[in-house]
Amino acid sequence: MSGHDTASAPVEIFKNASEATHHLADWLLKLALEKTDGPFSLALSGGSTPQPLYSLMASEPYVSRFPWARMQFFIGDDRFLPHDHQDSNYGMLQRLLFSRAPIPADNIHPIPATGTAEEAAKSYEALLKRFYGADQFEKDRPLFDFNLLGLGDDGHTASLFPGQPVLNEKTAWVSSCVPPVAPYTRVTLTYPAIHASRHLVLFVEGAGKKEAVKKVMSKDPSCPASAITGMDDVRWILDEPATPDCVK
Ligand SMILES: O=C(O)[C@H](O)[C@@H](O)[C@H](O)[C@H](O)COP(=O)(O)O
Repeated sequence: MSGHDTASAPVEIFKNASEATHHLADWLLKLALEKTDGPFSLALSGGSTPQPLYSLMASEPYVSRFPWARMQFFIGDDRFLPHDHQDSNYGMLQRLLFSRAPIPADNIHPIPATGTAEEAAKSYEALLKRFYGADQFEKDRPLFDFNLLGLGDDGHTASLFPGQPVLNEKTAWVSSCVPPVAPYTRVTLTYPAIHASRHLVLFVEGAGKKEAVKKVMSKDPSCPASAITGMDDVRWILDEPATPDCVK
C-alpha cells in the first residue's frame, strides 16, 4: 500500500449532499461489481452524513444491482450499546440498509454489544483476523476493499478522538475507548486497521466541518484524521459548504 494520506488526498467536491451521496453510491457500486476474485469487504461509518447513502443503497436501482452475496459488511466503530439502542451505529445500519437489502445474515458483522467494551474489541479483532486469514497485515493485501469514514468538527474519525490513548495503538486492530465528550464507551478500528484499506473515503458535509477539513488537509496534529496515511487510495468526498476556500 503506497503512501497517500489525508493531506495529499484528492478532493471531490459536489454542489450538495445529494450529489455527493449519489456519486459515492455509483462509485461504490462500480468497485463492488469489479471485485470478482473474492469478497468485497466494507467498513462503514456511523454518524448522520452517510445515512442517506445507506438508504440509497437499499433503494432502486442500487438494491437490485449491488452484488450483496459477495459483500462483507463491517462497522468502523460503534458506541458500546445494545444493537437496538437509538445511538447504535449497527442499529442505524440495520434500519437503513441491512433490513432492506438482500444481504445474507452471515455477511453482516456487528461489533459485539455484550460483556465489556474491552471484550467486544478483542472479539471483533479476532473476527477480523479470521476473515483476513492472518494475525498480521501482509504487504499490499488490505483488510477492507472500502473504508468509509466521517469527520467530527474536532477532527476525530471513527472513534479516534483527540488526545486519546487509542491514537498510540500500533498493533491492535480494534480497541475500546472513552471519548472525551461523548457519553458512551466506544469500540473502534485503530489506525493499523484503518490503514489496511484499499479505498478510503472521508465523506464530509456541511459548513460546520469546513474548519476541521482545512485542519486535516494541513496535517494539523490535533486532528486524529490527519494521521491517516499509507494507502493506495485516500480521497475526500465533500459538499461545497464543507470545502475549504483554499481547495475550491
Ligand atoms: O460513530 C460515529 O458517530 C462516527 O464514527 C463518527 O466518527 C462520525 O463519522 C463523525 O462524528 C461525523 O458524524 P456526522 O456524520 O454525524 O457529522
